[in-house]
Amino acid sequence: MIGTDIVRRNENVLQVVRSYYQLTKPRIIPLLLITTAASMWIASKGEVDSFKLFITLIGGTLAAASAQVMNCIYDRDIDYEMLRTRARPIPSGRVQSSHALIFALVLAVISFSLFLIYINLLSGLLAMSGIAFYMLVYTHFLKRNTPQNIVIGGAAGSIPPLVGWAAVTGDLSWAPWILFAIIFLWTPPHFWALALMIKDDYAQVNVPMMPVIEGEESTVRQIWWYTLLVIPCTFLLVYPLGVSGWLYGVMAVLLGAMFIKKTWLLKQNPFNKDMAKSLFKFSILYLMLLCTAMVVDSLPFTHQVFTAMINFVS
Ligand code: HEM
Ligand SMILES: CC(C)=CCC/C(C)=C/CC/C(C)=C/COP(=O)(O)OP(=O)(O)O
Repeated sequence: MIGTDIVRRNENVLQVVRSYYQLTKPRIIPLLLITTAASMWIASKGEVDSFKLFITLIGGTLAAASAQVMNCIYDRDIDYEMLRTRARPIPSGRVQSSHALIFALVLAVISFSLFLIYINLLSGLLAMSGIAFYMLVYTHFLKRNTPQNIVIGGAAGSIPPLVGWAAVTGDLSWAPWILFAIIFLWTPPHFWALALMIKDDYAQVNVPMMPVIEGEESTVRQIWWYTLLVIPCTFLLVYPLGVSGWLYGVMAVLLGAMFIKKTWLLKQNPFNKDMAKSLFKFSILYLMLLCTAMVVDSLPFTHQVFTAMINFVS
């Protein structure tokens, strides 16, 4: 009897932990961290301090998690109405909003303290501005009021590379702002491709996402223009900034060509949900591989190989 009680209590504890974990929308966080890490690698010219990297990624995780928990509290009404989000911990009644709020605040306080104690004030303030922007500007003011919600709100998701750069250098120069711009311009193709697939969900709860308000053809046309803008922006790290080299440049061209192809296909078939899904998935792979290329390109080893190849050829 006592044994069964212990097993049941352990299951309950696990259930609670799982619910709080789900509140943080954990599947999105790794890509946010990849953009932070790529920025840190470029800022430190491939020789990033591992302790600083570790603390920044933990602090970034906690800040992003806090932002997502606050979003889950604010959006609990529409999350309950939509099939895709109904099983989230608050609408399904597994976590109370007041408890979630305490959790979000604790995550934010720990995140800011880690940045302040081990890194610097600027990176901590930037991480907190990410939470504030996502909550106040995106979730409160824009999400339910304008189809431009994710264009402006996308600035929140573009802050992590600023955090990473500030963590390494203590300030911000042109390069981190270009990284910011890359993610800012990448966000509309990323999100609208998904919004094309789940348009009816958003329409049902009156959230004015672009496909709901302007329809598929207009949305796809806008995805096309943002894709054409983001690709040249990725080249700016090579020229004129010169913070990334040939390896990254080649990857940026190849990935850019694939991005254009996917978007072009969707532009020809704006109502094709499979193509929208394919673009959405590719958008994630695109940013992941672009950031990986930034990291590999920044490593001293890559420069040594490149120099050896040049010497061999000449
Ligand atoms: C305002 C900006 C953004 C909006 C509105 C947005 C919205 C979304 C939504 C609604 C999903 C589906 C999640 C779900 O089914 O629960 C999603 C998935 C995803 N987003 Fe975004 N996103 C934004 C920016 C970003 C940024 C900046 C990143 C990372 C750099 C990112 C990375 C991801 C990833 C990796 C997934 C896939 C998660 C999975 O595997 O299910 N998103 N996004
Ligand atoms: C530096 C720092 C802390 C940055 C945090 C920025 C951040 C949390 C970006 C994530 C953007 C995102 C995935 C939004 C989901 O939209 P939604 O909530 O409208 O999606 P839903 O329809 O699934 O609820």
